[in-house]
Amino acid sequence: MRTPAPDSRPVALTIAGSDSGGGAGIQADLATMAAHGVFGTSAITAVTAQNTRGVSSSHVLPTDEIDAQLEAVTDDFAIGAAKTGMLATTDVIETVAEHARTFTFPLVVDPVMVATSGDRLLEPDAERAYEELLGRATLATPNTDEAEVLTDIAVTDDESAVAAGEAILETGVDAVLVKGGHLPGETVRDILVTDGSVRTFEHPRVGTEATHGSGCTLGSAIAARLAAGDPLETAVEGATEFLERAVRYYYDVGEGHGAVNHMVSLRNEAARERTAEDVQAVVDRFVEADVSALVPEVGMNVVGATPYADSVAETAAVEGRITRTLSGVQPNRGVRFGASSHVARFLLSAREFAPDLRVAVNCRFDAAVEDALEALAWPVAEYDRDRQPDEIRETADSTMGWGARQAFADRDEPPVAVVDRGAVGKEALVKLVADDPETLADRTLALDREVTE
Ligand SMILES: Cc1ncc(COP(=O)(O)O)c(N)n1
Repeated sequence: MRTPAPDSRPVALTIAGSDSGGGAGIQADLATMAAHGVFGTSAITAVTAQNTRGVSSSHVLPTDEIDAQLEAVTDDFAIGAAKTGMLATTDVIETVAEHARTFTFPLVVDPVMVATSGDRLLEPDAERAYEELLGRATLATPNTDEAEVLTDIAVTDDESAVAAGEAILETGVDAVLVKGGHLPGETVRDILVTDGSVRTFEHPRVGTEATHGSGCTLGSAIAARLAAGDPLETAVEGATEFLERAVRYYYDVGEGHGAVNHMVSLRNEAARERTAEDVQAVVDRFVEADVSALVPEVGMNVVGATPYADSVAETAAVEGRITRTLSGVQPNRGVRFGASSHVARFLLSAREFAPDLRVAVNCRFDAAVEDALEALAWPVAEYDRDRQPDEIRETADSTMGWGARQAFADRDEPPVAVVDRGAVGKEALVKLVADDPETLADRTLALDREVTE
């Protein structure tokens, strides 16, 4: 017999509808909770026949059945937080509100009214029934349309969002997050209104319509974080970041717009070790082949990004870079996450335009390397530091972002090498990029052979 090794986790509860299409509703909620390391329980309010194109049918469960599910779950588990999604009718809202009276844990209410597809998920006359439920909740997460229905305030900007949030606070809810995703603009602004304070969470807008499930995912991420013990503001901040990534790396499923990727953060975490091993494998090949001819004065670094990396902390590189020694090239220290700044920022910026890129290396650039690149006939791009606007020149961070934009934006064929001819006090370099470590190593060794032959 094997000894059991129980895994103890915070427990969260979702009270929502089933989405047969898997992107929203209960399915999104449980996936999001699992991605947060939280055990998810559920009370299903309605069963929808739905896919990425829309809702074709919906069946609301008898309130007795919803009651029974809530009894079963709250009677047994130590629930840390709950969230509501599609509640469909006044009866269901009242049933849930009755239970919420006895909840000893935080409750997040996402007042779901209309699906992204435009289909109604709530009877029109049930809109007013939310008041009592909200009075027993910790947080409400209306989008601008829902906030307007609940308050009769047209939400078009920060000021009206705060006014609507304050009006919703009158129900007795502790806090209101007015989600700005439906408002136009390059930046999405979600505004958290509590009694006496307003805090804005900003994210760059992702150019996709695959936002099916975004509201459900955000509400569940907040509930999961509350269940794990986060204070409210921390939970909201973490959840909006979680959602930003889930939208950027959406699931391209179905014929419609696709769905948010509830698992992306978990997959990204799980890929860290593999990513570090990939970088190490490239470094090993460089040491074995002795690529001394390509090591710049500043040192060489090999950087690997996790598949959904958005920050330097999610890129692995050689600590202390790779340098030339009398006996060939040597990494100074081991491979660590966050060990590179310049090459990592360049790779992350390039991934804004070519998201499949995973690895990069910086090499020496001089006339011999230039000739070698020409002989190899690779697509090569170049950016000229002298042409960058002054305000960007101030920080190395934005120089890398600006350079990557020059090299990768609006191109049919993405370059495999990007030349930076340097400037006073800045060594000229060429950065090689690839989708996988083998290709990067192959290209670098090909360039090295071309230079040394
Ligand atoms: C069962 C169910 N619950 C909620 C939503 C809202 O999600 P979205 O607005 O992203 O379509 C949905 N479509 N289906």
